[in-house]
Amino acid sequence: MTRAAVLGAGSWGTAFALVLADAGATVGLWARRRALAETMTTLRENPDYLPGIRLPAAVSPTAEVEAALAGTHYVFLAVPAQELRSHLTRWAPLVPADAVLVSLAKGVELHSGKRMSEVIGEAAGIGPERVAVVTGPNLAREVAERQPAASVVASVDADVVRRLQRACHSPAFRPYTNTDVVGCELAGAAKNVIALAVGVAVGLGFGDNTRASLITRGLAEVTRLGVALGADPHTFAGLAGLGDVVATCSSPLSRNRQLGTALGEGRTVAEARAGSRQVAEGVRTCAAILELAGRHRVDMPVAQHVTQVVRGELSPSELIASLVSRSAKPERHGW
Ligand SMILES: NC(=O)c1ccc[n+]([C@@H]2O[C@H](COP(=O)([O-])OP(=O)(O)OC[C@H]3O[C@@H](n4cnc5c(N)ncnc54)[C@H](O)[C@@H]3O)[C@@H](O)[C@H]2O)c1
Ligand SMILES: O=P(O)(O)OC[C@H](O)CO
Repeated sequence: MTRAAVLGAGSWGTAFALVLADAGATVGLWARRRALAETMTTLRENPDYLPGIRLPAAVSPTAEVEAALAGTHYVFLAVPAQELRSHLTRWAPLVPADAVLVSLAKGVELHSGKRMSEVIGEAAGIGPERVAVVTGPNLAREVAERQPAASVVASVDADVVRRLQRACHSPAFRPYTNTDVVGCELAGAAKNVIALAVGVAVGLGFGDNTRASLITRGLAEVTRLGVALGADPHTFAGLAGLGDVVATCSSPLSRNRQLGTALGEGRTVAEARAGSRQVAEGVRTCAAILELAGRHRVDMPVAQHVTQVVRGELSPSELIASLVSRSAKPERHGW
């Protein structure tokens, strides 16, 4: 019997706990707020993030991270990307010595430019063979409703990734293995930035031509960055890249697309975030990806323009106008 911990009881942490339970694991689901852990234990649902979705008996909510981690084979990290290092540094001494640590977060760490798997390795003091990521077209609500979905499980260690694939393969959730961790993580993080741009277009009233153009050019630039970092370009045409960009940019469920839409409609980031308990990772990851691109001398105009809009340096309408008025180029330049 696989025993797993999911650390972070937001939308995705809770939904992935269901995936693991449906795949036959027992799951300790850690919630940052004790009140939420207690409510989930009595109500058998997460009213703050996934109301109406019943928690299976195999999922045990707790506010005690020790209880969630005890005896686990896998530790799934479902806190926001920019909070991962601080939390995992505290949790590391409590993680079982042979557990595999799996990132469910989609982001690049600000200032360090590190991917989540790199942050995990540093914070937990473990090698890449004990680190994996799950990333793909996985809007939490639809996954929690057991709508069919595919995803990617990635690790440098092929055996680890096959075992992880088995641990999270449920009747409705179909994981594919990939050993290109760099490409999978960059794709998963960058799609949130592309979704902000598409949201801006939606908020400005632009239609599918504009959105499709932003998606395609956004994928082209993150592929350039990925290749510069040693990723397989094909990864960006797969579930972690194209698949997730299509899901995220098409769905009103996407927090990143929602926030971009609010910006396009004239609200500020603060106004768009007000009242929400949820995270739109692209808001902070855009600058992190731009810093990374600068270090590797990769041109990423979508990420650059999104970062300028988030910082209030460029208006949403200027984002579109500026991207369209860039100098003419071959479609495939730089990779
Ligand atoms: N929601 C989805 O559909 C989805 C799907 C796939 C991946 N993800 C990724 O999963 C990760 C977790 O996001 P989510 O969607 O589950 O969360 P969420 O947006 O639903 O809720 C925010 C979560 O972050 C926690 N949080 C807020 N501030 C915190 C802090 N300072 N320290 C620790 N925790 C804090 C909250 O307690 C809550 O658990 C993100 O990187 C996200 O991109 C989300
Ligand atoms: O709501 P978003 O924009 O964080 O996207 C959710 C998932 O990452 C979609 O795969």
